[in-house]
Amino acid sequence: MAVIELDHVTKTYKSRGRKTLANNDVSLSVNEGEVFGLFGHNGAGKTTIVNQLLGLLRPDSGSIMIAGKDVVKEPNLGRYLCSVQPQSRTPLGELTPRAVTQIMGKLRGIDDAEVERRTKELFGKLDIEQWADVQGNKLSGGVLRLTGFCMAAVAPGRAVILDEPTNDVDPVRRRYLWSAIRDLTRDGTAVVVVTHAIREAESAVDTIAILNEGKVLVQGNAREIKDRTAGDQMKLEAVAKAGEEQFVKPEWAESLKLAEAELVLTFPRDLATEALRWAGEQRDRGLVAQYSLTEITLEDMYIELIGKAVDGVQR
Ligand SMILES: Nc1ncnc2c1ncn2[C@@H]1O[C@H](COP(=O)(O)OP(=O)(O)OP(=O)(O)O)[C@@H](O)[C@H]1O
Repeated sequence: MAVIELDHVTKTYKSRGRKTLANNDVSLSVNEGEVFGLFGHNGAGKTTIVNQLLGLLRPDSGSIMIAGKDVVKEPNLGRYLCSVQPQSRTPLGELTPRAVTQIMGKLRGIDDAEVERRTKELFGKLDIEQWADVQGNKLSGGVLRLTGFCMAAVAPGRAVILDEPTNDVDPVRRRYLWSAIRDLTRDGTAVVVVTHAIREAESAVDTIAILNEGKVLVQGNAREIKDRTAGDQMKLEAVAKAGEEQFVKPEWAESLKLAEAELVLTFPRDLATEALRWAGEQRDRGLVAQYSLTEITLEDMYIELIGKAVDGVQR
């Protein structure tokens, strides 16, 4: 069942006589128990969607329903039905992570014992207990960001919206964070993650939408979109030790690109043996250093789709 439904939402900003079409006929749907990745370039319109979900902005046209409630008609319901981690770091001043997380839990209406239990659970899961009682103005950016997540997760609404939750967070705690994000879905909460970290989001999201210039370029199950776009392709990545003139695209390859010493060839999956043999030969000739054969990633697919969209506009 859909928790979030945007139907033909259009939003234009007007400032100093200039109009910016931030969301152009956007329709999106996020189901119960789903982690939904919202991707797009800077200025694609992601935060504008978030602010409309929270009732902080009103669309020019279109409807926004959360858990069956019309948040365009009743904007305050957006903040009640969704808990949010904003893009900006949470400024705590002299308050501690434990204090702000507990305040947020109580504001969202859960009882003291449950607030305490959830706070302990989240801090343990993210391994930030050692900073739980340190004043916010003495904390690192990563811990502040994780505290922002705990504030959104302590008493989740029907949907939790996380705007760039992994920024500033170290690689180990990023893993803990993605696991905590998945935990949120267990009782049916829908989670929307706005992020540029597509590579690491790949294993954590169920469905995605890619925004380009305010429009939805593609939307649906992440795996299916990847299979549709990448087909049965794989890629060979290698560190090039020679210039472009030394590399000629082999006939088994569909593409060969060299940029900043990174050599990437794509090829059909059933030609992996040829690709490996070729890579070994290049290494023996001293033209490449280490190499690896990998699946096409969601990030590769994102770059390809955005590239096609830009080409389409330029043509
Ligand atoms: N208050 C505003 N007034 C005028 N234009 C705005 C305002 N807020 C955003 N915009 C413009 O609307 C467009 C969409 O902005 P938005 O912040 O939604 O993008 P985004 O996808 O969240 O970007 P980022 O990834 O950089 O955070 C951009 O062109 C931006 O410059």
